[in-house]
Amino acid sequence: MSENILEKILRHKREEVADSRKRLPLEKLKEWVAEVPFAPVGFGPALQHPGEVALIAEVKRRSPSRGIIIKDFNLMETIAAYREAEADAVSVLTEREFFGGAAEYLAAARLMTRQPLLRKDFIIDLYQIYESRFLGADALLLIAGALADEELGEFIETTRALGMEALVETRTPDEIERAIAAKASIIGINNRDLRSFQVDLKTTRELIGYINKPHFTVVSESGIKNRTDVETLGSYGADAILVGESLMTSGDLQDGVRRFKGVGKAMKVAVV
Ligand SMILES: O=P(O)(O)OC[C@@H](O)[C@@H](O)c1c[nH]c2ccccc12
Repeated sequence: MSENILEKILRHKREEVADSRKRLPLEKLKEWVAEVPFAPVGFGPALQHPGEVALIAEVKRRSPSRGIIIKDFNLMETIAAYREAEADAVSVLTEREFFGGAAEYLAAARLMTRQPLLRKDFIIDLYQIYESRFLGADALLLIAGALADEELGEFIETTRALGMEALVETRTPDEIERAIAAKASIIGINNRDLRSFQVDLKTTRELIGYINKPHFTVVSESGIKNRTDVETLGSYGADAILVGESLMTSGDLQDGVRRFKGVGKAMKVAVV
């Protein structure tokens, strides 16, 4: 069988990290991280609004499924707009080869805003966790399907030890179980299948049932087009949504953010 896109990205990532380790050894990076004079801000708390779906606005230039998303991309303008329109958190894609991102985008975002920042990349090595902290991230994405059980647990632990939080992305009931076993507290449900690029918001409806809601924060990711979609996801009980493409192509970024904010979510039902 031919290699799927996720496998291809992960293979590229391994080469990239091996390169970074040569340029700046982990021990050195750890020393640098220890000198960072400020603590991360709370990403998890920013996603928990009583009765309202929180918005994570994503900085996304390109994707394997859509190609170029925005032609006249302006990083600083994008971050400034997300800040002015008060997105609850900002996700910055730092993957270069497939998503047109850059590590510098995250560092720039850190200079521009105090909103919680999520590093969106393909994390397959502890090295990248230290790197994320050094770039100013408050949280990072861990894709359950890209990590072995022990890695997932170890990566979540290291992320927390550095004061950050992990958003653990899942696609199946099995991955949710693994995320919970690895002590994740923020669980992402990706509506897009990274292998086929198919998007279906019902993925959130189906998978949220496997999560004992009061103990976790649930983020519905990908393919969210409009306010009606947010209402739908809110009714399923999602605490937050992660939106990239629809915001980047909205024409007016601030207006776009406002369109996705302030939607009600279903009450949590405590399972005794
Ligand atoms: O642009 P969209 O459809 O709104 O999706 C945003 C985000 O969910 C998507 O970029 C994403 C979800 N998981 C990922 C993992 C890696 C890279 C990107 C992603």
